[in-house]
Amino acid sequence: MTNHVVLYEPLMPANTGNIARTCAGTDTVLDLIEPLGFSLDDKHMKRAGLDYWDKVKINKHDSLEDFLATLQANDEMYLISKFSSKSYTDIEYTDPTKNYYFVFGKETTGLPKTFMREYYERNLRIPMSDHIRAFNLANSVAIVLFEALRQQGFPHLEQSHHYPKDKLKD
Ligand SMILES: C[S@@+](CC[C@H](N)C(=O)[O-])C[C@H]1O[C@@H](n2cnc3c(N)ncnc32)[C@H](O)[C@@H]1O
Repeated sequence: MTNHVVLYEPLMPANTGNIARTCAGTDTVLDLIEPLGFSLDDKHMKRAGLDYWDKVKINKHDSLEDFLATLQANDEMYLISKFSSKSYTDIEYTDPTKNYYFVFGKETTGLPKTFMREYYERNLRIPMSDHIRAFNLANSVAIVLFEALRQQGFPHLEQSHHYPKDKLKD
């Protein structure tokens, strides 16, 4: 089982840098669908991702169609969209034979309407108030990814760590 975060045409380098850091910390693959609004050498993106870049497995795809063509029959794809009325918490992400793909839209216009309609049943909403238009992209990724990881028992992740200078114990 592998979790994938898929970013559709991300525009803001700091968001992708933050998401790359989250992927590095959770053994999650990052799939980037072009065009990107920045270069992978962008200093804001590098800074947001700190020195974790070599810890992230990144797949780049020339287009949404190219990305979809890489999916295998047993892969599970979900589109993360505020337009759905099904919550991301209503799904079980625990089948060990499957890879889970969570597709997020671009910061300005989200996911393409035709794509969302084609996979209507696979759209999932993060509940929110009507005080804002949407959550920040990097926060949306963390919210959904950690629900999947929680259900999966945080596979391969350390539940505790020995720190030489432990602020709880020293
Ligand atoms: C800043 S939002 C884009 C807002 C855009 N106006 C739209 O129509 O979706 C960037 C991405 O974050 C995710 N997102 C933000 N808020 C969300 C919510 N409440 N439910 C599900 N996804 C959300 C979606 O993947 C969205 O495409």
